Amino acid sequence: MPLDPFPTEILTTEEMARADRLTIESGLPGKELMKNAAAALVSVVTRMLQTSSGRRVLVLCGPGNNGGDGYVAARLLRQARMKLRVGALTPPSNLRGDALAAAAAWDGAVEPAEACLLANADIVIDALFGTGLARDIEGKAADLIRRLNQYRRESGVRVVAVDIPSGIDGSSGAVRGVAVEADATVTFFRLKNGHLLLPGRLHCGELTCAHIGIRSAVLGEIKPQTFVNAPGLWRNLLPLPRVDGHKYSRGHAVVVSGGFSFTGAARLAAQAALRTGAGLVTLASPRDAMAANAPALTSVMLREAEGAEGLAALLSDARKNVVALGPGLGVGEATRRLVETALEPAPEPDAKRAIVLDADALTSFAGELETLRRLIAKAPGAVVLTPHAGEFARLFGDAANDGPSKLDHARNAARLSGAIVLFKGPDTVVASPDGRASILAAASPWLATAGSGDTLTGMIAGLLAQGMEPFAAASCGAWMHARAATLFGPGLIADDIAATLPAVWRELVGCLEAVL
Ligand SMILES: NC(=O)C1=CN([C@@H]2O[C@H](COP(=O)(O)OP(=O)(O)OC[C@H]3O[C@@H](n4cnc5c(N)ncnc54)[C@H](OP(=O)(O)O)[C@@H]3O)[C@@H](O)[C@H]2O)[C@@H](O)CC1
Ligand SMILES: Nc1ncnc2c1ncn2[C@@H]1O[C@H](COP(=O)(O)OP(=O)(O)O)[C@@H](O)[C@H]1O
Ligand SMILES: [K+]
Repeated sequence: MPLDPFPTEILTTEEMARADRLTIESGLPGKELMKNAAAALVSVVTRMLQTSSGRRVLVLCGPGNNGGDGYVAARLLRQARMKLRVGALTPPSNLRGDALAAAAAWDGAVEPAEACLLANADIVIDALFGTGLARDIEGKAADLIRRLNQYRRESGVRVVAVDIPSGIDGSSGAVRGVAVEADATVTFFRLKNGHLLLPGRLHCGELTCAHIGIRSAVLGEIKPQTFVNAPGLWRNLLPLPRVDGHKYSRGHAVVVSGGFSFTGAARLAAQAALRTGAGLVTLASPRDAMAANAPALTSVMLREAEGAEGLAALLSDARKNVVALGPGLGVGEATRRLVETALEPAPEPDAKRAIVLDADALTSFAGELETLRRLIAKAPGAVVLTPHAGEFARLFGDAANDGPSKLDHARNAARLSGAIVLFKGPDTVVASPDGRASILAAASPWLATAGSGDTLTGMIAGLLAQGMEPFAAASCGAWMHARAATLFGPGLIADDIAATLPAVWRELVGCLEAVL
């Protein structure tokens, strides 16, 4: 899998419809787009059939242009000497526009889809509904999809979805009633939100994004604000050590340790900050935890910092340009005071300090979003919040729940808090108060292990320490974190993530050299 498997921008279904419209207005007819879409689908189907001896394809066509793609693909596949059957949800004569023309050009038999025998197919093409899905699927279409999913599970028949698995909402990733479970999905021009947001992503199987003749220039008018979180989004902003640099020019991150029995989380974060490239990392330790921290640290420095006053004293050195806190701190007043201190304006007016708040630093403000927002508003630099779903719910309650998707919720949270919000999970979303958002395209389930989030906190701190633009730093941190887990793979524990970062850097720097 290449590091940048997809174009950077992600569209809503409305934005995609606009891209179609602008393209058609500029002179490329819809039927050409449909032909190109079907050709892209056919090349994926043909490749899949090469690995089996079968040549039997069943195309299930719906009532709109998604169905139209299906009819064109049926014709192309038959020309390629596949054995074709077509099942239709709606009589072909009821279709409209390009889809009607596509159906009319299919001169083979058409069976009613609901009565279609699913057996005797090596591949089923799902061309029922695409980006025009407008409501929950019910009735005979829902029964057909349930039957298809069950048959796929039992028989192992492979299902290829045209544009998006039918039943997945392209803008939110939600299942609208019921949705096809596909082995592969071929989409067009740009990914839609629903390809990456859960549960949509789980329905897509292997995802391909094909060029169908829509020019990237249309994006200048559409101005998408959502992006695939992959190197293409932030590669140009990646901090690299300079030949004439020194450790202070790579920034100095401070990570705040918990008490005697809770020190591991902060050490994971501190180690990760160093591995991500911070020039120096200091672990700020309460007095009672010094004896636990000291023997466990080598390249990370250790300083005693008792409570909020101790932290304030440590941060009075303006070279310390990032502070990360939350992991292992405990929930309550003491942690709230630490957060207040971290968010206090820097001692020198020009000094900047970025802040990463995670775990207990967030939960300590449960139900007190307004208090945290006011602190963030006067902070000496960018603030990044990194909640998992539980922390997100505790901090934002219902306030951020407007809209159907995790993307909406993360965007609301960023706007409400004034911070960059990294909403964790397999479909990690990073949202900026300015409206930009990224969705992680390639997560690793091996990350579901204790302490992996603490490591991510440190990684973002490490990138911020080097002056990386904050939205890019949060996105890049999430990507590198997932990439390290993918490279390490089975058996991963949190300690392995930082240890695998050199391999991730090598891939990124290698691809930078290729770009330069
Ligand atoms: N435009 C272009 O240039 C290109 C488009 N392309 C292709 O077109 C697809 C988009 O086509 P589309 O807009 O026609 O929508 P599509 O997904 O086929 O469904 C709409 C139909 O479904 C119906 N319907 C909706 N929800 C329903 C439900 N729950 N239950 C039952 N019915 C429901 C709805 O009916 P209505 O809401 O009007 O009652 C309407 O009849 C896109 O995904 C891509 O594959 C490519 O060829 C490239 C060029
Ligand atoms: N199933 C999964 N697939 C991909 N990433 C996951 C999965 N489960 C968890 N993660 C990632 O692992 C990290 C866990 O963070 P968190 O829940 O804060 O753990 P901890 O508190 O133990 O450090 C997050 O970056 C999250 O996105
Ligand atoms: K489909």
